[in-house]
Amino acid sequence: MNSQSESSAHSSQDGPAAIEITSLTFRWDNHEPTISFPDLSLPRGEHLFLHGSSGTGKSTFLSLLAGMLPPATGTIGLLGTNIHQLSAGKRDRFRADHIGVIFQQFNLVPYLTAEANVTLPCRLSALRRAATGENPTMEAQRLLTALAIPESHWQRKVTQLSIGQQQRIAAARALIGAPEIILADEPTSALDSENRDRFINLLLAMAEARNTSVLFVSHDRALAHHFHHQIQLGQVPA
Ligand SMILES: Nc1ncnc2c1ncn2[C@@H]1O[C@H](COP(=O)(O)OP(=O)(O)OP(=O)(O)O)[C@@H](O)[C@H]1O
Repeated sequence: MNSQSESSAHSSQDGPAAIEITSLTFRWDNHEPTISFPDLSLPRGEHLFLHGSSGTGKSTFLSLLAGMLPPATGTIGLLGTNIHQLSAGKRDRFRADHIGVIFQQFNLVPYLTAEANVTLPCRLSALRRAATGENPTMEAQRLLTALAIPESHWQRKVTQLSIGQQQRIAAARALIGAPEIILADEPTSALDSENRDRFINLLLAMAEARNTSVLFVSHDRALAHHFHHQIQLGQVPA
């Protein structure tokens, strides 16, 4: 991490950074102020906590990183690739191959079972399917077990599961096929503090085992101690 972050000491690794941000700005439209984002460089396998009060641009930042919004200025490098120089099709492929996402509302497919939601990224990416040893179902079941989803729930539709269970399904879906980067947007906002801490510990331990970098966004600074690094987004634009 660079000097703009408040980071703890942690070994960095060779090779391109998981996430490299330079001079990044974004503007929703001509009536909205420009949002500026801090430069950062997150090494592979390390975990970053991004906090900031409501309206500072946390969700916008994640959408830029996921390649869903184009920057006004600056560059976003993911694993050494400038994602906004890719064609739309290649950017979609890059996202499917290398990024797991956990959104606030989880974005699970309501008519699919828990297990089918978890294996979905392997249907969209041959790379992630290959990373499961060509057996996404077995890997999904391993993840569901590790995340304490009882076997009796694996074939249930996700709408028949509790919010906490749905959240863990979303985490398993992000982790399957060991993507290099996980982007998580306030995925713990519906949980009490005990379950929240348990979920984050579990997510980070599983990410650690896969050398996956996690960028976790929240307004709740009390979660920062779980992560190698933390960074704060600035003021709400006037
Ligand atoms: N679709 C949009 N169109 C126009 N402006 C938007 C849009 N989405 C967000 N904004 C504006 O961009 C700024 C940043 O919003 P963003 O949702 O990224 O903040 P946030 O830090 O994630 O907020 P919260 O913690 O409340 O979710 C805000 O001023 C918001 O009003």
